[in-house]
Amino acid sequence: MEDYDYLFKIVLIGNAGVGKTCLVRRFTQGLFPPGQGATIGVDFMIKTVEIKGVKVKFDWNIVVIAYAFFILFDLICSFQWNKIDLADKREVHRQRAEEFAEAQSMLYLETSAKESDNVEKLFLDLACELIREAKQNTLDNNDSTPMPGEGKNINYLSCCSIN
Ligand SMILES: Nc1nc2c(ncn2[C@@H]2O[C@H](COP(=O)(O)OP(=O)(O)OP(=O)(O)O)[C@@H](O)[C@H]2O)c(=O)[nH]1
Repeated sequence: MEDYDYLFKIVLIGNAGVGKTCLVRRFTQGLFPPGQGATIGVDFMIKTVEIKGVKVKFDWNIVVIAYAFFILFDLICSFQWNKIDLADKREVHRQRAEEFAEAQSMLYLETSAKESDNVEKLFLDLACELIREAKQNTLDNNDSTPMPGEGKNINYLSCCSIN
């Protein structure tokens, strides 16, 4: 029997090389892997965290292409995904990204897997939001107890700021 209160399955999608694997490795392992190889198809990672006494297990699927709950792009990448690895070459302006996220009813946060900026915040905020939604779902469905992690999907638009 696994020891957690909620199991949340997180899907990250984004073009090859935007930093999906590094972001999750930073959170799960606390490191920024040098020479991170390209993901072939789908990668899986897990981590359990405790938030105010509630144990949350994250189960990530990292998908190189296609459908999504969580979209990652990098700031030096334009929306056409042209990567230039210099901070002063930033092409995606925060305001534009925020407006896009808001129009899609998504949360937005800029992170750096390399510097560990906002990585914990990203996933812990996400966990809090998912717990809130799961609890709300329980209240809305008094006579049917939801499965752990069952509830509304949370969409998150994130990008790694390059340092
Ligand atoms: N400077 C900087 N580089 C980063 C950051 N995150 C990832 N990178 C680099 O970007 C490259 C791609 O990172 P990955 O995490 O493998 O990207 P991915 O999106 O998982 O790529 P695929 O597996 O091909 O889909 C690597 O060379 C990383 O070192 C970051 O926050 N800052």
